[in-house]
Amino acid sequence: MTNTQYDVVAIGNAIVDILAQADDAFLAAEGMNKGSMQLMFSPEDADALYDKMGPGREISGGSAANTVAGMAALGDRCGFIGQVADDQLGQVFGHDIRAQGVRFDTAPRAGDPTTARCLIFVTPDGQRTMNTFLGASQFLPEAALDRAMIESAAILYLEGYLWDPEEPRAAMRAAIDYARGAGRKVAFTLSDVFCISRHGDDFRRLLADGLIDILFANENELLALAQGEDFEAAVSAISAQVPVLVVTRGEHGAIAVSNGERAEVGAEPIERVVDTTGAGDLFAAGFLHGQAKGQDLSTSLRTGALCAAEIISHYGARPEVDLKAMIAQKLG
Ligand SMILES: OC[C@H]1O[C@H](O)[C@H](O)[C@@H]1O
Repeated sequence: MTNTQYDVVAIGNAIVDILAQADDAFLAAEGMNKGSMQLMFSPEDADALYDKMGPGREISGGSAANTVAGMAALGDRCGFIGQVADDQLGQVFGHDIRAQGVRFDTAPRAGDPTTARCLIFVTPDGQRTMNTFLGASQFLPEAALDRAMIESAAILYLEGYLWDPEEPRAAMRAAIDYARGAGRKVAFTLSDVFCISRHGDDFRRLLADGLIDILFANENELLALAQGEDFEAAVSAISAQVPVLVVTRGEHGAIAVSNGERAEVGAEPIERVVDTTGAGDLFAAGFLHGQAKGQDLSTSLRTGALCAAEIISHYGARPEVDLKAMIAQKLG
């Protein structure tokens, strides 16, 4: 196997988030399922919902993009592949991810639709409820893959959200072949229960075919994938099919299981949960950073917990502190 030029290359939705405060009554009136992500299928729907938002904060997002931005902030070598449009939000997304130190070369797509945006309503308890207009991101073609970059990354990281639209799904399947052909690892995040309701059979097949090396899930996603209701039974069933399983459990911390070894970490205490957007993404950043550095499961989990704690202490899913210095100070 040749040397790597990247620790992680991710493929994901290229999204700019717009975050605003809202209360539970607003979510109920709009028929939103608190804590979930739902898709908006037309720009008109996105505009109509935006009109109802309070004052917003625009911050680049996208699940896998947040993860590589976090890893770059930890000092890792990262690349990102995702589709923006040739418009202002696309420029903002590209600027932010490159400014964080992530290589991002995917050419913008001309014409409609616009760059993806996610309208995020944050309730006083810090919970985030997301409404995504996927725009250009759902048209990521296989031709946009930088094969050499994928083959030279230790880990290819994929987000379940992007399994929904057809073109990126085909691109991700090709990327898995490139990565595995080069002897690299593939990491996958299940993203949301709705992704499993729509594509659970695909995800189970990827595991059965031995194509995933590191799987990230939260508790509900794990249960949906295992098609069961018992957490421990689901952990046993899924961990038997993947070399590394990571399950985040919100305020109850997280577990990782690898080759029969199990490690657990508690959630890092913080003064106030401001906004949970990106908590799982930054947990994945910390965990993958640990794995990239050859650290054990417990240290990788702890790094994930610390990064997640930082991200939920402010609005938005991109780090606001020097994560590398923070981890060095906390873990030595
Ligand atoms: O995981 C959080 C991310 O999911 C959505 O894709 C938003 O862009 C947000 O940044």
